[in-house]
Order: sequence, then C-alpha cells, then structure tokens
Amino acid sequence: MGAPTDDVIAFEGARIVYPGGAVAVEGLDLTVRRHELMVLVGPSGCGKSTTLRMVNRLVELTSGRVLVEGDDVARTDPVALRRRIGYVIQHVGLFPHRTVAQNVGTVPSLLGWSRERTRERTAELLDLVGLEPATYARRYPHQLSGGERQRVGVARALAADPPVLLMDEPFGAVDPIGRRRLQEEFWRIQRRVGTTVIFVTHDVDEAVKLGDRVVVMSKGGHVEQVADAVTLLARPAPGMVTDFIGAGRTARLLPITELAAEDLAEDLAADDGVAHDGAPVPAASRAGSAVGPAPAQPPLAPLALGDRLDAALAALVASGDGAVPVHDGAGRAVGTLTEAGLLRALRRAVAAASDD
Ligand SMILES: Nc1ncnc2c1ncn2[C@@H]1O[C@H](COP(=O)(O)OP(=O)(O)OP(=O)(O)O)[C@@H](O)[C@H]1O
Repeated sequence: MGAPTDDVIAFEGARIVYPGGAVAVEGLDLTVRRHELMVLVGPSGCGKSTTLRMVNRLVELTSGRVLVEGDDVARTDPVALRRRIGYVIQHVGLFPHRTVAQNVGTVPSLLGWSRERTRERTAELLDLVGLEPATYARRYPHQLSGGERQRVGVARALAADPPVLLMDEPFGAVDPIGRRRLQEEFWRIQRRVGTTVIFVTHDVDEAVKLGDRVVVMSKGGHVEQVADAVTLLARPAPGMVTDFIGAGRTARLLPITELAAEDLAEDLAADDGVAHDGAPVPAASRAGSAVGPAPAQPPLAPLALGDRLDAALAALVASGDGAVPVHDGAGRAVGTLTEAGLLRALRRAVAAASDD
C-alpha cells in the first residue's frame, strides 16, 4: 500500500475511450476524501458509471491514473483490488442459490476468515442494515423484497470493512417510499461506519440528500461543479448546473436544512393550544408519526429544533393559523415557527452557502 493520505481516491487526468471510439470520460481530475460520501450526478450517458468502474478496474483507463489509498489501480491485481472495494449496483446481483448469510459472507470467506468470525460479521452486518439475522440469514434472494435485496447488497459490500464503497444507482429499482427509507438508513450507516463512498445517481434529490459533496457532471465526464449540497442548491454554477438542478432548487433546500432556534418567533404567545411554559410536548403528536385513521380535527404537530424544513412546511400548512410550536427535542417548548420564520431559515441556508 502507498503512504496514508486524506485523499482516499484520486483521479488524475483519467480518460476512457471505449472500443469503437466513444470518449466516455475525457480527462477527469477529482479527489475523494477519507470518510466522505461523494455523489456523482448528471444526465444519462455523461460518464458517471464509467468513472465508478475505473476505480475497481471494470473498465481499464486509456490514459491517466486512478489512485486508491495511494496505490495506482493499474498496478494492482484486479481481484485483490475488488476485494478491497465494495460495489453495489441497481440490480444487486446476489448469488441466487446462496442464502443471505452466504451472500454477505462471500468476501470474508474469500479472504480466509474463520467460519466463526464470518458468521459473527454477517450477523452484525445484517443487524446494521435492519434485517433481523434470525429471520433473514437462511433465506434465499427470491424470498426477499426488492428493498431487502438492496440491503443485503449493501451488507455484502461492507462485509470485509472495505476502505472504499462504490455505489451505482443502488436504490434505483426500489419504490419511492422504500427508496427514501433506504437512503436515510444508508446515510446513517455511512456516518457510523465511515467508509469512503462514491455514489452515482441521476436523481438530484438523492444527490443533495446523501452527498457530503456533490459532483455535477456533463457529457464526457466533465466536472461542472463540486460543492456541498446547500451550496449547490443555493449557488449553482450558471449554465448546465443551473439548468440541471432546475427551478425547484429552493424547494430542494427544505429537506436538507434544519430548523434552528434563531428561526423561531420571540413571541411565544401564539394561540396554539400548547403550553409554552416548558411543559413537555407529547412525542406522539410529532409530524408524520400519526397512525390509524385520521382524526376529524388533526392535532397540531409540534416540531423540534433540528427537524428538517420540509417537515416544518408541512406542519405550517397543517396548522391553519400559520404558527407551529417547537420543542427542543427533549419535549421542552422553545418557541413558535411562523411562515416568516421558515423564510428566515431558508435565507439563512442560502447565506451560509454564500460564505463558503
Ligand atoms: N461498453 C461500452 N462500449 C462503448 N461505449 C460505452 C460503453 N459503456 C458506456 N459507453 C458510452 O460511454 C458514455 C458514458 O456512459 P456511462 O454509462 O458511464 O454514463 P452514465 O452517466 O453512467 O449514464 P446513465 O446515467 O444512463 O447510467 C455513454 O456515451 C455510453 O454510451
């Protein structure tokens, strides 16, 4: 291995010309930092998958270099390289005749881990992706839903604790609700495990939700902009990026911006039927947590500091009077969110991006 560096993956003038002459990636310079979740987003055919596949040598570079942990991949045995790099694709490609546990244990077994260690690791990974080992370990892929298969794919890719994980539209074939859940769970897993990830999608919402940094690509693997999600939405580069992100970009800030104390009205006397004297707010009345048939008069939905602005907007719309009580997460009332407060929060996000 090369010297440790904070750049786990480096593309240096990486160029791919496919047989037949198609220039898929013209010359890419990009680095991915340790523990970073970097998302590549761009229109169909711009070279995202090709970029990913250079890293594990599923395509060979025409010129330039790709370094993984300082090692030039062209000089690394492809089989050894792929054992060090997790790879998750849209149709996850589980082995159909092997159980979930055997699928997850594939790379550990290839690496010669003992049965005991492989079994422990498999159970740990299934837990991590939210699949109860006692229920799922012995099932076969055809006995799983699409979302469960993708979870097994993620568990398999993480099994040998690879420093790098490549994900190519991993949740693309999952229905929208399952997809949102997988995104949230994967995001939490990545924070916890700290694997360096390159994640390919053509979905801007997915990109800004997941990415520490988002790379917007255009045809030929051209990097049009690299930015954190808020900066990308608040200050997209003129031209291709602005067109690609689209007119809804301000609304896209809502699910990735958190409600802060400074967004709340100082006057806490809103007539909302909820005590503002520090009394705990029942968690069951939080937005989105209602179960069963909707009551005729839905309860107000108090928000917590740190809730995302899309939930805040929904609560404001539902409130009818344009004011929603907010608690501090421990149930202590801290103020009221009004429509003006929501706008303040959005402007705060845009202003923070401008400071970068
Ligand atoms: N095996 C191949 N042989 C020849 N050309 C290819 C091959 N694979 C991809 N290409 C071409 O290279 C370009 C980049 O393809 P790539 O799959 O990397 O794009 P992408 O951004 O991932 O697209 P999508 O979002 O549609 O998956 C495209 O013009 C594509 O037609």
